[in-house]
Amino acid sequence: MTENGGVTPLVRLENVNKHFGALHVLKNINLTVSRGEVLVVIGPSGGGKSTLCRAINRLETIDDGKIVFDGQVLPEEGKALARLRSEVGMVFQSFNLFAHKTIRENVTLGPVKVRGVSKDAASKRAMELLERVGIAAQADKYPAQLSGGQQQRVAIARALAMDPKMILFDEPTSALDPEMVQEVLDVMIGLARDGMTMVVVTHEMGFARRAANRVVFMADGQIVEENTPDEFFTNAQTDRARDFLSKILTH
Ligand SMILES: Nc1ncnc2c1ncn2[C@@H]1O[C@H](COP(=O)(O)OP(=O)(O)OP(=O)(O)O)[C@@H](O)[C@H]1O
Repeated sequence: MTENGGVTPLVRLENVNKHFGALHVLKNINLTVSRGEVLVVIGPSGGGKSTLCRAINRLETIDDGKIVFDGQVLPEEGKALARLRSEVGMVFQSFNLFAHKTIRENVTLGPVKVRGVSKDAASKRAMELLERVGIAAQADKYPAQLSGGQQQRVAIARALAMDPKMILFDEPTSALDPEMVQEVLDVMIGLARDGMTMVVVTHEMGFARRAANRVVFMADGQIVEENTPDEFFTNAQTDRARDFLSKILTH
C-alpha cells in the first residue's frame, strides 16, 4: 500500500509507547517521515524528543506499537536491526569521534568494518566527504586538535560515509560555542538541499525556518502539533506551542 500520494514513507511510527519506569515518555506516537523530508522536532526539555529520535533507530526499545523502516517492521535485534543501524546515520550533541584515530580514519572505519569496503576506497571517499563538509585540510589531525564545530562536521561526514537512507540529528549544535553553530547548520542545510532525509531535534529555529519541510512540536511525550514551519511559527494552534515559541523566540 502506498501513502502520501503514492510515495511510501521511509519511516512510520504507529501507536508507539515508551516508559522509563513510571514515566510515560512516548505517548501513543504516530508519525511518518517521507523520503527526502526534513522533519524538525522541537519542544520543551524532557518532552521526549531525544527518546523519539533514539527509538527510530532502536537505540531505545519501545513498549508497544510499531516502527516500520523502508517497508519493514523492525525487530528489536538481529540482522534487520543491524541493517537499520547501518542505514540510519546518527549525529549526537557530543560528537562521539574516536579520540585515537585521525579525522580521516574516523570517517573510513565504518564502511571498512560494516560494509566491507576496501581501505583505499573508503579512505578516498572519506576525503571527498571531508571536502564536502569543509574540513579536508584537517584530515590527518586528531579530534582533540579540532574545534567543536569542526568535530561535529567530521561526525556528519562519518554518518554520510555509510550512505545512509536518513540521518537523525539529536541537538547537533547544543554543545557548540555560539560562533560555531552556523558552520554546522550550513552543512546540514546543504544536506537538506541535496535531498537527504533528516530528523532533527534542535532549538535552532532559523534552521527550522530555512530547511524544514515540517515541524513537530513535542511536549509531555506527545506530538502536540505538526505543521509547515511557516504555519507553525506564525500561526501555532495550541497554547503550549505558542507559550514555548514566545519563550525561545524572545530568548
Ligand atoms: N535512560 C533513561 N532512563 C530514565 N529516564 C530517562 C532516560 N532517558 C530519558 N529519560 C527521561 O525521559 C524524559 C524524556 O527525555 P528526552 O531526553 O527524550 O527529552 P527531550 O525532549 O529530548 O529533552 P531535552 O531537550 O532536555 O534533551 C525526561 O524526563 C528524561 O529525564
